[in-house]
Amino acid sequence: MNGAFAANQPTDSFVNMENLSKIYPNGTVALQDVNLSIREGEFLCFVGPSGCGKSTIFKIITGLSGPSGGKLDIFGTTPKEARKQSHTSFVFQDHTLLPWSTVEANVKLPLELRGGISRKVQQEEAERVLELVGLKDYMKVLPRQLSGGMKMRVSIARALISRPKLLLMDEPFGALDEITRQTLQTELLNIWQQDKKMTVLFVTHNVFESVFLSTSVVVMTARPGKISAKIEIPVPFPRDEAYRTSAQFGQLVRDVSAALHH
Ligand SMILES: Nc1ncnc2c1ncn2[C@@H]1O[C@H](COP(=O)(O)OP(=O)(O)OP(=O)(O)O)[C@@H](O)[C@H]1O
Repeated sequence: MNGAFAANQPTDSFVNMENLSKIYPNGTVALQDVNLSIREGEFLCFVGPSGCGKSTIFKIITGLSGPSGGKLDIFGTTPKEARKQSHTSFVFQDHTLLPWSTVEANVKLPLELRGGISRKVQQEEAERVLELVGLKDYMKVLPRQLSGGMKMRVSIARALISRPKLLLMDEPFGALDEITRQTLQTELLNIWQQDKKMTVLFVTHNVFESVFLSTSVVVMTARPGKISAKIEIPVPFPRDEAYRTSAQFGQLVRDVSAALHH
């Protein structure tokens, strides 16, 4: 393992799920006995069939929904408190940008909503995150003038503006064409590499994507939703195009696929 990989090596255990369960009022057991310990700086991909509870886990982590049983500790506090302190941010498949607001205004929105942050700081932070996603020249543009990939970059910039400790991404690249998707995967890894402490939880239906991006792949099964395997991806960063076509990549894809169909 090289130095770059070591720099992003997880350090502390900072999200802990213990026997987490979720039963919806209609009786659906969405999660049963989910145990997962996530360390700071990890990049975890969640894969599993539709309905295995991936979104439910995300809702619980963000405090939007409470568990029916078990314990969830998120950097020493409750999910609701972590959200209040803007420690968690989301990116969804749908970019959810306000169509009538410029890129700049869309990106500043989380800081504006939080309140108490000067215009100067908002401006500096907007420039910082738009630079990170390569869109600094598009600040005054409206979302409709952007391609799908660019809209997703804006959505990522908006999530990063609050400097989250935990970034939750629910199939963010699912609607993009393959070339754009691969470009954004590489860009996302570069951004993550720059912030050694940011932990990323990323839902995808794409096994290739999970093996390219993550430090570990969490494989889930449905009815009831459970974690069936956690597969480490022991490949150094930065990961380049040669990795995508390597024998090691192919083997890891086969390992994850086998766990998925087990
Ligand atoms: N509010 C709800 N009330 C009742 N059942 C629900 C509710 N939300 C989700 N479910 C059920 O809980 C299970 C897990 O759903 P969840 O959306 O977490 O799965 P998922 O893995 O994210 O699915 P997908 O990959 O299709 O997005 C499913 O069977 C779903 O139908």
